[in-house]
Amino acid sequence: MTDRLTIRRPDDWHVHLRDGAMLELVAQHTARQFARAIIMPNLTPPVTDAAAARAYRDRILAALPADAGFTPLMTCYLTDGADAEAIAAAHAEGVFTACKLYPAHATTNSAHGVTDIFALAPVLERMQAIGMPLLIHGEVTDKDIDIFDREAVFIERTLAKLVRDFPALKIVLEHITTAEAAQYVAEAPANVAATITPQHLIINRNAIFDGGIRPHAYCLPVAKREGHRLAVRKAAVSGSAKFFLGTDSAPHVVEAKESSCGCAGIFNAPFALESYLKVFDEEGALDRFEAFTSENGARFYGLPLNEGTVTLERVAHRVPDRVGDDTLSVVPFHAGETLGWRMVA
Ligand SMILES: NC(=O)N[C@@H](CC(=O)O)C(=O)O
Ligand SMILES: [Zn+2]
Ligand SMILES: [Zn+2]
Repeated sequence: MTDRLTIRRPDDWHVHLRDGAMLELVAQHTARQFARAIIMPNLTPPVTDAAAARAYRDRILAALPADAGFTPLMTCYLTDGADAEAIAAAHAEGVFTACKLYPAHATTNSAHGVTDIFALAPVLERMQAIGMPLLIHGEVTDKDIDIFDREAVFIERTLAKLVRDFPALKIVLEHITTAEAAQYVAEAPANVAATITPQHLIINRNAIFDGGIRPHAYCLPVAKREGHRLAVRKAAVSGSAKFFLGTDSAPHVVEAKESSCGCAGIFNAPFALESYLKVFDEEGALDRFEAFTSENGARFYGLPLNEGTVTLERVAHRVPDRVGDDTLSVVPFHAGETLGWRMVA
């Protein structure tokens, strides 16, 4: 039995670091485990231009020790007014790594999201020409569509057409949750990939209703039935270069989660690698862990692999009930549970 695993330093290709006091609380957890991370732009107001992205990147770096060795990769929140020229210029300067598409009203802070993605054709064409990835929260927002079907319907109605119209555009379908998404991405051309979160590998929708309503198991896209979890797990450990790590760590203060209208989002940053490793271990796929955590994403984005390593050991430890203090407190994924692996260096 393997009890110690050393891998190339990994990257998180989808994380919400928030701002202000929350940023101060959570950034260290991501920076401890990951060399780089794709920073989601859904602040209020969202990060839609280079000046805002530069300022946000500076706030992230200021929230970390000088020797953190962490690189935030910034993203542009697409709106109906997105400008191809400005986005391409910010990409050329190294300010924006990618653009993020939130269908309007699909998820947390997406009120300014895009109402018709095909109206942004000039932006998408430009992104395609310069090799800039489009990151998609892939859910339709039509209230007539059952919430558990919103991802599959998005693939059918929107993603398939995007891939046809922009055949060379790099597209990441973020936080996939369904068998349909896993299959679509696996069969799509090489320029279409997907991120997978720890929670969608570990919980199914029963976790949200386990003996009562469980707000800390609620995120978007919402966890699906067991067959979907198994399909997503299979994709993650398959060894396919199209699937890579993206935690979607999305902290909300405990009061915002435990509410009559609780926010969507799971804060998994403190033990993200341990969560993923539990899955790869259970699936007998330890030999495929490093590609998923530290290679596939970088290669897809066309970025160099990281130098350095991290080491995880097989040691049982209990995940705390809360992270933070009385003024700002977040419930982490796995709160109160015992995990079997721990990052030690
Ligand atoms: N995943 C979530 O449930 N929430 C994210 C937004 C998102 O990634 O959709 C958030 O910002 O809180
Ligand atoms: Zn999302
Ligand atoms: Zn997210």
